[in-house]
Amino acid sequence: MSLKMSEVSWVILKMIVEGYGLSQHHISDVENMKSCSDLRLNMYITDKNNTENKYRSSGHIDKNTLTVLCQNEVQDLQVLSKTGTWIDIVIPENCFVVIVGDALKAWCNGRLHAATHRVVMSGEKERYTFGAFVAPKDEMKIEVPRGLVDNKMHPLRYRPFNYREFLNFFASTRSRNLENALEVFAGV
Ligand SMILES: O=C(O)CCC(=O)C(=O)O
Ligand SMILES: [Fe+2]
Repeated sequence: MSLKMSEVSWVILKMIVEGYGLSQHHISDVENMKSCSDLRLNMYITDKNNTENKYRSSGHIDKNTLTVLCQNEVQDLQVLSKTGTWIDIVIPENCFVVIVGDALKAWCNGRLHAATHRVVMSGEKERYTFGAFVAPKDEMKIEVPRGLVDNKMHPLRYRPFNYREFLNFFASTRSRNLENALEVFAGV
């Protein structure tokens, strides 16, 4: 499974380079964007004696490049729409959900949206997810390719930055609850 998830993330990253018509040397950029990956199994349970207060994770934006998730049949993932409404995500059986993180959003000059998401348990059955958290190496410099910047529709949105410094910034107590950590840290 993890091999398939890694293949999915690689195909998506190459499609981004090709889809935006970037020159082939940017393939090595996106290769670096996936050079550090973690796998994690998550289990969410509800307290059957306390049906009023079901489990709810806090809404967050992933900081990495991409998150590829598969789940059991319990559909409890939500994303926040741009108008501020939480939307239930229905993941068909045998499918993955792919979530864009801040590192990829920054690299592609904000052209891909890093959605705020959360888990809200609605029933009593446990939810399991298995996730591949695809990330750059800490020392990677994330820099928008010139081909993704123009003066009209797509002016430069993010200065070049070091991924580790961004993580440190996010982890600092001052910024921990910032929803727009990327904009504050690297926005121009
Ligand atoms: O398990 C899920 O459905 C979401 C997990 C998640 O958002 C995360 O680990 O960042
Ligand atoms: Fe997440």
